[in-house]
Amino acid sequence: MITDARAFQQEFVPQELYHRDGEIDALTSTLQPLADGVAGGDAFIFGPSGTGKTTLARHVVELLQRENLTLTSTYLNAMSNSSRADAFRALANDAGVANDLRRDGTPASAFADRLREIDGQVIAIVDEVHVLDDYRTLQSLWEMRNLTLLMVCLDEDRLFAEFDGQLQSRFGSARTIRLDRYSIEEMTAILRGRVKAGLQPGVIRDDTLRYIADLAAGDARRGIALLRASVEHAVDDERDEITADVVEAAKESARGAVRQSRVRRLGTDKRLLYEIIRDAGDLDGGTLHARYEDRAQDPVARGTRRKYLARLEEYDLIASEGNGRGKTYAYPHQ
Ligand SMILES: Nc1ncnc2c1ncn2[C@@H]1O[C@H](COP(=O)(O)OP(=O)(O)OP(=O)(O)O)[C@@H](O)[C@H]1O
Repeated sequence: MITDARAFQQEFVPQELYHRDGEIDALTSTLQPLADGVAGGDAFIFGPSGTGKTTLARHVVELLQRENLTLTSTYLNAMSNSSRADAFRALANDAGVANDLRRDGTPASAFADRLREIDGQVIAIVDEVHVLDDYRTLQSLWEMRNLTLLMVCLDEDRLFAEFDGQLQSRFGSARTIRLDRYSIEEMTAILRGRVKAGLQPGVIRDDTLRYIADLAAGDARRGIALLRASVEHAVDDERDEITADVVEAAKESARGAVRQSRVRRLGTDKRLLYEIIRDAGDLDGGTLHARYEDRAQDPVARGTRRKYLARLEEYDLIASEGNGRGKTYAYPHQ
């Protein structure tokens, strides 16, 4: 049944980015100066989960790198590294300019210096930018003359509401690309691409793909996870066709897989908060903070913790009820 299992991994780089031609053109033209060795305009990509923001960013950077040998690219996911020190370290490491620096004990400024000293232009993708502990990290990156920022985020209005006046004016004129959820037709095309790359012909009919596309509700991450779980179910049951009832049976494991892919990205403190809530099932805020302080090696401030908790909730990893001192947290059973 399967000809290439990689086609069902979220990390699989699709040969073609479906239905994003206009966005690819817009972003490429903003960043085009980089291909000629000059700084490009900073840009944002906004849109709900699974609309292809990260894939679009990486795709366009790859196109530019084909045109310019000296363009360095680097990637940061703030869900994994959100403090200023972690962000600089992750960016310098990903650019390949800090391999000789020790993780512990090296100041953030040393990693920042390495980024500044890169010869030629640098394009930095900062993913899930709203999760950064402190937006002054963006300010410092903006001040690096050799670095162009490509920032990825769920919600434009909320991000700008959180920026101070200086950042609002810095980034107010940055190019903004807004992605919408995929329609059923568009999602079916994305899934068809994966099927073509990974399955023998005739294993899944187009109406079943449309059914998956419908269930995915415009989120390609969900659609691909459901396709993959359906393939796994069919293989386990020794079926030679993936039918709607196989898809139906795969729904729950697909949801679990999406959740797991998000949990894998969590940095140390976010993961600790998540695990405390998951293990407890539900608990009040006071107990949560006490357990966190007990277990964290280097606890982050309460305000930062509250920000992390809000982000975990935004991605449906946890749920909460109430406000202030009466707030309780729960692990959502879906
Ligand atoms: N237009 C597309 N064509 C082909 N594959 C796509 C397309 N859009 C998204 N995908 C695939 O869907 C999955 C999710 O995409 P991606 O991670 O880029 O979404 P996102 O908007 O950044 O999501 P999140 O906000 O949840 O991180 C990836 O496996 C990606 O390859």
